[in-house]
Amino acid sequence: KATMAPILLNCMGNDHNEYIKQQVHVKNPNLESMEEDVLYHLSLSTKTHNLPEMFGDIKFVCVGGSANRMKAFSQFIHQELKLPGNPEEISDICEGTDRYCMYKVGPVLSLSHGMGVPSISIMLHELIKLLYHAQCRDVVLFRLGTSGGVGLAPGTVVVTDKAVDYSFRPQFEQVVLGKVITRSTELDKGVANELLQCSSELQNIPTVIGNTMCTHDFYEGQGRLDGALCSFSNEEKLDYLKRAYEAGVRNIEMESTVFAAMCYACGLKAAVVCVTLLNRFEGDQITSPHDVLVEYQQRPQVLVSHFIKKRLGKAV
Ligand SMILES: O=P(O)(O)O[C@H]1O[C@H](CO)[C@@H](O)[C@H]1O
Ligand SMILES: O=c1cc[nH]c(=O)[nH]1
Repeated sequence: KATMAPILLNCMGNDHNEYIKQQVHVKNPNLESMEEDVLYHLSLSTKTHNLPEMFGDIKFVCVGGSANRMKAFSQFIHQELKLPGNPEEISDICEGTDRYCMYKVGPVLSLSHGMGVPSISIMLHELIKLLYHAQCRDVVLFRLGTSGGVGLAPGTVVVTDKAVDYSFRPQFEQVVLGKVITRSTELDKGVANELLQCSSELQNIPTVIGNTMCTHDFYEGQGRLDGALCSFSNEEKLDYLKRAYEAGVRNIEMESTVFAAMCYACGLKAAVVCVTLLNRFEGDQITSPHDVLVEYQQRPQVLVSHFIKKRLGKAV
């Protein structure tokens, strides 16, 4: 039942505070009185599935835009953690819907979120409720993505310091009942620094910490000259990218601010780890060969897998 409270094994003093801190919080009193919570786009429900039994041991959640990438990541992490069973046989928990895909490999959950803020935000509402209903504790979330680089060599991994909007502000604006609500996009500095440390222990994963700009469009919204519409000059584009660079922006993608804002509001530690596919000062079209792009996309996966293995004491 949605209202079931976790059993407190140790309810004393600081231990209790620590316990509460590590829980997943939902900021919605209405959930308390609901008989059933249907996670419609994940094809799961509190009545039809035993969520604590299915998901209670999750410690790491990795999300990314593409369904194939997140399936490949689940198979990769299965091998990396040396878990029993055939990685080829990992099945999609959300196969009842074609909106998102979800794979569970030991303590790691891998989910796709589609492109853009509305798509990831629907997934995150249901994912965070899932973690809450499952009584998960100590969970870290990662977005493993691709992005356009701002003054970086293609293939560089950017671990986000601040997720910023089109005006380089570290905030996310959501329209609620016709009014704009602004939420903080703070990410976990400790996890970001741990990821940077992990990159120094790996070969061929050039990594920087920098700000990530989140836009609501891939073309005009990211200052591209090659969309079906273009309302500005090359000089105006370069001036915008220069101002972004000066504000600490090192890459541009389309989900980081809402991801950071929702995780922060619900007490979840989170990091955004995106590889750059091109340097936007040098062009707009993504022209690298397919195999090069596939290898670039694997870099955030290799980095986060190393982080997970270290946390689990499985890194060699
Ligand atoms: O590679 P993913 O995770 O989809 O992320 C980036 O790629 C998509 C655009 O091509 C946007 O969703 C952007 O955020
Ligand atoms: O330039 C890019 C590349 C990938 N994803 C984006 O959002 N922008």
